[in-house]
Amino acid sequence: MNAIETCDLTRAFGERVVVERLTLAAPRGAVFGFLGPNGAGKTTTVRMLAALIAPTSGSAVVAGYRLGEDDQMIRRHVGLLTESPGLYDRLSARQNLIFFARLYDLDTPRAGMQTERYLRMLGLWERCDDPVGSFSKGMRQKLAIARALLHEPQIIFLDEPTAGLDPEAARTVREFIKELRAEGRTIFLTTHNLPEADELCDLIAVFRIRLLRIGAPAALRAELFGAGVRIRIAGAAESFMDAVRALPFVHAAAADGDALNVSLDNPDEHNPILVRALIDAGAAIRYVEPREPTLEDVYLQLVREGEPQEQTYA
Ligand SMILES: Nc1ncnc2c1ncn2[C@@H]1O[C@H](COP(=O)(O)OP(=O)(O)OP(=O)(O)O)[C@@H](O)[C@H]1O
Repeated sequence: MNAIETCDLTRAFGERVVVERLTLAAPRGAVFGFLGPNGAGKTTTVRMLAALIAPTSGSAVVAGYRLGEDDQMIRRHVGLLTESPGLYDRLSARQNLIFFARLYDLDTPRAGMQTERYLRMLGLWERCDDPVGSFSKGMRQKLAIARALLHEPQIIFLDEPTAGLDPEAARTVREFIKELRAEGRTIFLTTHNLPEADELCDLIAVFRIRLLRIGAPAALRAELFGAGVRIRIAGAAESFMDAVRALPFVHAAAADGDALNVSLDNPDEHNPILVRALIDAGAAIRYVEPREPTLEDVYLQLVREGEPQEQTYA
């Protein structure tokens, strides 16, 4: 069962298409990573899926409700953390949350209970009566996350939840995201922090106006890079790049200081040939080790491949 399904979802601002024919499915209970460079259309997609702006064309079903037909129900069943959450600086953390809980139609006792629950869960209870204007960026971000959860949504859109947080605050937020998943909720996460996406996400979509690729992090690595080997040599690796690239089984090769990172089909068969070719070319080999590409490698490759031409909506 999918929490979110889209089909050819498209949004243009004037002539400019910023999301084009996006088709994807986010399974219920998964952390779904939505990655893409600045201006890729991620926030626009989130705003469409949270029924805040209408698509230009295409369709989506969110939490079982059809976008454009049941938008009120979608808004009730999703929680949204935006890049700039509006909190009231002069109100305390508790007053802020109670105010927003009432907007979600929670009655007074439940608004109080939910406020306490999330302030405690996010480690803000000690400061619950302090004005939000006195909070650090990390505390404000946690409060904004609490605000998105007060009505217990099954689907939570988190737009860059750890941006600008110190490592400890970012870790608290990541642990919290794992707790939400353990409760069976679906998290739609946009982030520029690729190790974070790798740690948290069950599925990752790489997106730049159009969907470039979708898959589990490990599957994306394998699909794009196949097997890899890292060879450390004495001296600069760059001068041996031609010898490596000339080998027919090499998919990609990059020099990184004294290391050559090489993607190839079959390490058992090809490593000995690669090593011999390097020795013949005069390389002094220090180490040969298996190489696991990072999600950053995968992401950069996909985003470069997906470099857009200027587009307009027809
Ligand atoms: N209301 C709007 N009117 C006109 N253009 C808009 C509007 N909202 C977004 N855009 C444009 O749509 C494009 C995608 O913006 P969006 O904020 O969705 O990207 P993003 O992937 O979230 O970027 P970032 O990672 O920088 O937050 C940008 O070129 C932006 O200028």
